[in-house]
Amino acid sequence: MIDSKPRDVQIGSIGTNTQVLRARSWSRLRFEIEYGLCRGTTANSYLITADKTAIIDPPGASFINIYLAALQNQIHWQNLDYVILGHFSPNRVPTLTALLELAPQITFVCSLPSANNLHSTFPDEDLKILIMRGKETLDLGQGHILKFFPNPSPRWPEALCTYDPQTQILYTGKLFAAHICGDQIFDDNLYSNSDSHYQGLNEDQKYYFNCLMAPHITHVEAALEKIAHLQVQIYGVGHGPLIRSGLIKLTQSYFQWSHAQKEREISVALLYASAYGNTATLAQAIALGITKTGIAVKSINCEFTSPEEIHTTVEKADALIIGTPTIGGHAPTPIQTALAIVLATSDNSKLVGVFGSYGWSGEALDIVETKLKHAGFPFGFDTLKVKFKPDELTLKICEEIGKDFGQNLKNAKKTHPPRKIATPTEQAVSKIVGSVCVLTTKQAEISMAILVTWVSQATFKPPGITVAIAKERAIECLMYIGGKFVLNIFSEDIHTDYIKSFRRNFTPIEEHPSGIRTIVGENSSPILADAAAYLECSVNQHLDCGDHWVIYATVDYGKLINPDGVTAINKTKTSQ
Ligand SMILES: Cc1cc2nc3c(=O)[nH]c(=O)nc-3n(C[C@H](O)[C@H](O)[C@H](O)COP(=O)(O)O)c2cc1C
Repeated sequence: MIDSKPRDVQIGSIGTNTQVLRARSWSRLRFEIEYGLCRGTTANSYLITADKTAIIDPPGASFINIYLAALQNQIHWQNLDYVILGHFSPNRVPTLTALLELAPQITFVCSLPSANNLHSTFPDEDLKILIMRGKETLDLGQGHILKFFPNPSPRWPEALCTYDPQTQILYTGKLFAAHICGDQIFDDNLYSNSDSHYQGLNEDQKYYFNCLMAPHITHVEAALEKIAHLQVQIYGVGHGPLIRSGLIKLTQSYFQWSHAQKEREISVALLYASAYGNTATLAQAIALGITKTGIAVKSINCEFTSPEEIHTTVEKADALIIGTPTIGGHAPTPIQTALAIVLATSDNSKLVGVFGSYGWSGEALDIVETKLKHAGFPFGFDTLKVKFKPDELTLKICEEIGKDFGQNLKNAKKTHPPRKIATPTEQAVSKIVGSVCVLTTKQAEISMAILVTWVSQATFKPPGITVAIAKERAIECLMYIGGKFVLNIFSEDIHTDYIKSFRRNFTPIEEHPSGIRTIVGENSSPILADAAAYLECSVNQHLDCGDHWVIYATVDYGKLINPDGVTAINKTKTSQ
């Protein structure tokens, strides 16, 4: 049973002079919502031993002994030159303290906010710190000239990505990570798509994105932009398997998921501050609940956000939620500033909510709630007060509060939006109604076609379709994610002989009767010139359904060739 395995540190070579040390917890590590799939996690640390020796991201206190023992087997403490911090959190302080005792000569390499954290954590130490602002490099010798990319977000203002051109490994920290524990160091073959219950690593990555990235989309996009020009072979992520085979797909997914968040028409601004992380944990769970209702959340950690940005976000948002701890009987100053902005700028018809962690009296929550009530704002939920650190049940309640809030907001906004003109793709997709279609694709330079009748529209955003293909007929390019094909949709007036010629298994188009004209689609698959509409598709998922594969594909582009054509419908009779 997975829970019975003890924590350990798995070590593996991942490139020239480079090793990963994966501190593994097979059971849920903490009660934060990001661990909600309960598949364990790994805290990945990296070791580069060139002329100089550096470690990246030593793990938190719960792994301290096993990690230091594992590291000691790889290096002599006196040879450890640098400790690179991709992010800083209080639970890593005991590990840093231990490292400073074992290797007092170390230099920390980190962003400016991390440097500030280090100084306030070790006020009596004369720390050696190299601050990386984005332009500096660190030469470890033997080609390992490290570059750094500060990647701040409200949750991790101190985040820093590291790139090693020698190994083409990008150490991404939180970006592209997932909480899942396993024996495989890399992601190869972990993207299962044939099992309908468990979607493989994709599911963990998407869940992690929804929990931690979706509320900070602008920061995610800024990070993606910063790293876009790099030649990367491996994402050295902070948690879960290292990304190698799924690197391009995951990067595309991050763009798509971010884009989808921005496309959401209704948005909530979640303004919070959190001195010790408890209110931040609540914020994350509420944000996840709201995200699940299809509403965009913009999380703002008021401590690290300018009043101008808070002002803009508050103005744009359809609803506002404020999260505050109580410190010395008050809300922290950044929350007082944010509240003043809300009261000054926002129209009081916006739905609001208040939450926060407190110790004994929770005055800040009463203050914020009273001010908003006096200003006439309607409340989407009763003020949520949580004593100190939230437990698992509380986080579930937070998620439910988020869902209810999102649903209420949607109901409140249910007006009839102006009719939008359908895009060419939407017009083409709208032609699918139990249609008679011919699926065309290109395999090893040969253009193939087959008649398909079980086709239906499956999703609007993104536009997507399902096609059922008998298992014995499925060909390779339909069976891998990203495989390309064209779905040709016909109108009623198409001659039955034409359609009949596609009835057999996938056959090369040249073997069909002459007179079949094709043009080459953007995705290289042939388009039948006699079609009434066509859709250029990419395979996204497979469902193993008895004697058929049901293939879910997203539509990359579609076009209506004959706008007046009435779609030909499959009228096959059931034989007795
Ligand atoms: C310096 C300090 C002052 C605090 N003052 C109060 C207080 O006046 N009233 C109260 O209910 N809790 C008080 N607390 C408890 C915090 O509100 C509590 O630890 C809370 O979980 C902090 O939330 P955070 O992790 O989001 O910062 C105080 C805590 C500290 C460390």
